Amino acid sequence: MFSALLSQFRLLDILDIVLVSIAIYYALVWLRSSRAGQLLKGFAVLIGIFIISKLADLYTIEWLIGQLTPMLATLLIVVFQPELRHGLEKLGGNFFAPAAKQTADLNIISQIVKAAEFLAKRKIGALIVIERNIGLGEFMETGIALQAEINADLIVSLFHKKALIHDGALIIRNKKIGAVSCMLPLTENKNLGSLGTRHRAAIGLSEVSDALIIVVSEETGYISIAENGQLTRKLNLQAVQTYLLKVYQGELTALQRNLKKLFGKKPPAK
Ligand SMILES: Nc1ncnc2c1ncn2[C@@H]1O[C@H](COP(=O)(O)OP(=O)(O)OP(=O)(O)O)[C@@H](O)[C@H]1O
Repeated sequence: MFSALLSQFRLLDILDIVLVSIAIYYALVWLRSSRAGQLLKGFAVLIGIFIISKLADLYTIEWLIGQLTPMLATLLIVVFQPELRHGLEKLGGNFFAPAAKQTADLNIISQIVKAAEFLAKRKIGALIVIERNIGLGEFMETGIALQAEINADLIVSLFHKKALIHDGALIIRNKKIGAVSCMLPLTENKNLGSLGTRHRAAIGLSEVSDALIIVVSEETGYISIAENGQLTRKLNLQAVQTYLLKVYQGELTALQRNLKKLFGKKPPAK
């Protein structure tokens, strides 16, 4: 029987299996990083009720769920519109972007690290976002546009408590400070303990984009980095530099980043 099966096996079947596996892999990554996991539990309950009502001949419940199903499909598209959009953007980015192969710019990296060191030592809260393949235009529009060279002193000044524009995030685009005072989306993750809004905004943006976000805590002076929905806390300057090298050299491929997200650790509570 096995040899009969083998004789019918075509090369195209391998492609078929590979494509389905990739689709399942991305669906799992998406489920883990979005609100879909929670919603799926709700659906599982509904399907459970539907099966029970069918088995027990509870016609009214069965009829009601049957009527609601088309509405739920529309509702799903509306509720997950941001995720679907970002998912498609990611797909386009992964296939068509030049794999984030940016030339390593050691000066930019050293300016950002220098700024993070200064801010952390003096406990000046900061959110520094580095845009990658997914455009952050909608978040930049919430702040003040700039076209400034990346310079440690400038970054520190922009986050200085006396600066009127110190609130919100600074976004780096194309090796320039593109905007400051930007509002980022807060994560809806309920398992973050007492983590404040600055850190939640960093995680939130990393869930809907491929940006790297550096957070300096005003309370503790700790430096953290959010990437792919994960927050890594209490980083030393060497670690920050390593993350930045990865961004500017495009060292991690999209697949590696997603694998890290799928099997990576949950962010620790504050
Ligand atoms: N959605 C957001 N987008 C960008 N920045 C935000 C957002 N929400 C809050 N912030 C920034 O975070 C600051 C408040 O930080 P908060 O103390 O609530 O968070 P935290 O994570 O505990 O940070 P810290 O450890 O620095 O105190 C705000 O003043 C603002 O600058």
